[in-house]
Amino acid sequence: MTIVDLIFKDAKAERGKIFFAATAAGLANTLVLMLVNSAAQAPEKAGARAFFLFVVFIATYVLAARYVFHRMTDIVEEILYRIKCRIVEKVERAELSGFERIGASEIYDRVTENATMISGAAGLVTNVLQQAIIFTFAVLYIAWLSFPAFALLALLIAAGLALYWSRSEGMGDLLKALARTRLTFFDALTDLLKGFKEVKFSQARSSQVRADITQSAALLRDVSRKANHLFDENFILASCNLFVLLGALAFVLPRHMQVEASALSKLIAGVMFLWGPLQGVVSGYPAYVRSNQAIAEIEALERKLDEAAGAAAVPDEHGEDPWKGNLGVIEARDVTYEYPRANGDGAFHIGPLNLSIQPGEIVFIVGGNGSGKSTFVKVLTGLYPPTGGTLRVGGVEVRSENVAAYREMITAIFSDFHLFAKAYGLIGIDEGLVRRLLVQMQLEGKTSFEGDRFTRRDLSTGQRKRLAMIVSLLEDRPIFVFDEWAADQDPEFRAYFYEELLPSLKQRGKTVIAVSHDDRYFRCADRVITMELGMIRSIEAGSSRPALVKSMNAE
Ligand SMILES: Nc1ncnc2c1ncn2[C@@H]1O[C@H](COP(=O)(O)OP(=O)(O)OP(=O)(O)O)[C@@H](O)[C@H]1O
Repeated sequence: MTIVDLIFKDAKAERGKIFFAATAAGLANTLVLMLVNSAAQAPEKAGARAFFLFVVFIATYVLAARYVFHRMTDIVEEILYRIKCRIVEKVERAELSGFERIGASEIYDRVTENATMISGAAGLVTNVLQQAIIFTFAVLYIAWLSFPAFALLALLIAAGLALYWSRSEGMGDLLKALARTRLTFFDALTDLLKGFKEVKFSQARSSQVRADITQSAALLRDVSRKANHLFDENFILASCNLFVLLGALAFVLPRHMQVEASALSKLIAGVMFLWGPLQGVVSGYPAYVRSNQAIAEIEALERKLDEAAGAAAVPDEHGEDPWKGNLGVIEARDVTYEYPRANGDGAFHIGPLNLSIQPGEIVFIVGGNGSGKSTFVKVLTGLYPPTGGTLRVGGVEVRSENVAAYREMITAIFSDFHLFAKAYGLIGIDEGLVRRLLVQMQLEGKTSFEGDRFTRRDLSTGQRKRLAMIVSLLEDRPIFVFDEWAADQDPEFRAYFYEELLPSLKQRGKTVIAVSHDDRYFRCADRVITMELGMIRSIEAGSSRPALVKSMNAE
């Protein structure tokens, strides 16, 4: 879809009005020029009537042009607003695996860079529309002055356009390459910003990171330069087209037909009229092509997000909720999950896994690095849909239609957790309770809760995790999931987590699934599930530690 299609579709009934106003503005513009031209040819006739018309044409131009420009800007901004809202909604609906496949860079780029490009193009596209109308009127004026001159003009314009299109053919590919290069640059820059501290410690790393960023910036410069050169050359080509026309009128036409000097000078003035509109059209064309490309990229992102969407990733009135907050046994039956393959590398997979977790049970998932603990937890919490087998909760299979309702029963702190700027989802919470939890987590004086947010989030890693724990406790859902929560806590808090917090959650009937490496606290679990190479190696009782069942892939 082009930007013109998009605007036309959105303008609906106003289309005719906009087109009429653009035509009025173009006509008024042409009439001003024609009036000035004839006044210059015959100054004795340029009286009060001509001046009155001059003022009327200018007033018409101002009113009509203002309407067209403002409405087009409003329409484009409204379209962009809706695109942004739609993308945010689609990101929300996307499943984690699809979101991970797309990556944040592409979403940032499309929502910011491409939207800015389209926004900037609104005025230029309006100008192209108006200038094209003025151009048409100016050509008609020339036809009225002399038909042979018009025929010559039509021929040259047709030849110019054919050349212009043939030269613009590679433009689409070039702009696609530009978008790809922008993502590479963005990724490289993000690497530097995220690895800021690591870069500070190594001159070699710093210069290599810089070299990579410089390389992608150079690539961006080269592709952008190539595209702009092509646009510039097309602009020069269009100007040359007019020079050729002026030359044909001045040197060729008088040799082949009888033309009066005054008619010839009017014709030349008429052709000069074309100059402004032609420049407007040709210089606005790159913005038109770029915005079309930007729209195509946004559409491609939306398609990817649609593919990544679950049936009910955001619970709404149509989403199923078979549990209504009542948790039953969580049962994984022959569950498998496989990551998508990337760059020919083998994809990690877990399972088939069999496990039942009773309501109110504390289960630790343990095992070496990369054994698949976090992956299994993501499947158990409905973040990754199993690629095989079934996940049942209270006897009901977790499917895309009801997974959102299942997730509403879970509060989770993953190892790469995020603290939101506002306490989203907790707005209106009892502030006294928050204050008590801040004291309990020894965060009083470090941060406080005011209105809808915690005043400070720039705390130490352990403190940030304690703040995330406060959010989790405030959410107070039937299932608590902790992915190595205690890893960054001091011994005192680590003991508090395992020996006080988890038992108190159990006492309140909560189910706890915790990924842990703290083997001295394994006794605090009801059961300890050990994973190895994506499989369950053993399931043991936590407190006594004798093997309840010791079998591969089974309870
Ligand atoms: N988003 C992803 N895309 C593709 N593969 C992934 C992704 N996340 C993890 N993996 C792969 O899955 C494997 C298991 O990762 P996982 O995070 O589940 O391990 P873990 O047992 O939690 O490890 P750790 O103790 O180090 O946290 C890793 O070896 C990694 O290669």
